[in-house]
Amino acid sequence: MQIQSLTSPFFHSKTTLFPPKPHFPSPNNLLFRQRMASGSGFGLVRSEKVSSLTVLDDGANGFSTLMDYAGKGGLNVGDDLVVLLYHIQYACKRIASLVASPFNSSLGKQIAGGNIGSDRDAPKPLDTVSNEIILSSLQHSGKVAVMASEEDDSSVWINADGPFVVVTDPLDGSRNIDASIPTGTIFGIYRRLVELDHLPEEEKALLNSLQSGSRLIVAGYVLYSSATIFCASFGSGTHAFTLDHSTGDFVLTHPNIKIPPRGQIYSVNDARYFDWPEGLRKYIDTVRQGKGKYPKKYSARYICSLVADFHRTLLYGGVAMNPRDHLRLVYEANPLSFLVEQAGGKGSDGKSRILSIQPVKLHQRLPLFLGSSEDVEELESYGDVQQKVNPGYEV
Ligand SMILES: O=P(O)(O)OC[C@H]1O[C@](O)(COP(=O)(O)O)[C@@H](O)[C@@H]1O
Repeated sequence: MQIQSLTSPFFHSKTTLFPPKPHFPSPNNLLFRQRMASGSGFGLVRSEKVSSLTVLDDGANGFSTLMDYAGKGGLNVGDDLVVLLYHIQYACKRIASLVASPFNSSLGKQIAGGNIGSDRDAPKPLDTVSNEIILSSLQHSGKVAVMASEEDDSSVWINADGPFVVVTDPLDGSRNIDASIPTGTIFGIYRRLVELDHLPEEEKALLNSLQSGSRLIVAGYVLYSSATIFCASFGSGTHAFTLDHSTGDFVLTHPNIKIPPRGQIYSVNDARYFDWPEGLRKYIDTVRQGKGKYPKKYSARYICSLVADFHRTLLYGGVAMNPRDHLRLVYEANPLSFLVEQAGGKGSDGKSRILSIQPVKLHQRLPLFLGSSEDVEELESYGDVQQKVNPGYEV
């Protein structure tokens, strides 16, 4: 397994971050599996001895880590996927370090020539750097055939033998960086479609990337906030791990997340109110007055950073939305819908289930509603909730 090194304009020499623990992955983590099966609440999950016959220590520190969870001591998702995950989480630790760096504004100037640009959709410098970090990690993993990134015009063909296809938004919400507001990486993993192997590279790269979200085998995001959280689903629940900066491990802190079936929070940029269709205005007006199916006044929360808004919604319930054609089906809507469904919630474009939509374009955009099942159903019942007016707002 390769250990990545960080080389950047602000590190004088090659600096290796977070060397892997020697006990990776753990073979003996029974308590971890029991807790996962029972869905026993939040909080740090610690391995311990539960009987004289069962030793549940996972090695050095007794906590279940992301790599334990994925590996033979946990879900045993297969060596190829474990290696790929290792490289993805490593890339995300590098990005976490970058977004928290005192030097990231000078890095921005260096790359952008001091001109951040007025086009809000133009890649920001740290998006570009994060994209490069992820691409390099996927290349080093040896397990990836194709990477499709929000930052690239087309999919990148990496390795004909790679069993997996990775789709990613390397750094969402990066316009918030200068104010230290949370950002995030989103990713999804599909199997390479071997039936396309005979096609020219460009064509098979594209078609592999346009798989429907229902074919995802793993989806996840990493939230860069007061804590760095790696949240993932392998198709059997949604689980979150918190970065322990002292060891470099992602430690299982939120096993088997269940989104409340009903929340009391809506999350939307409501400065767009006058561009919304009648149905959406009516829905928001109704729930904030406490006149919806749930007879309490809803609160509003909107960070304008998709991963952060989604993470809060997953934990507290309610609905996080962007009703205009802005967020991307392949890189954002599909992975987050997979995660919310695995937590018992729903992902919709206002009319249909996101995971059932067949992507036709790599950068396809759509309205997105994610959250508690009862809230999303109630919102959909208003019919007319997709914002068609999309003037390309300045901020
Ligand atoms: O301007 P709006 O409609 O509130 O959109 C905000 C959303 O756009 C994003 O910033 C993503 O947009 P970009 O892909 O252009 O960076 C999300 O993080 C956020 O949820």
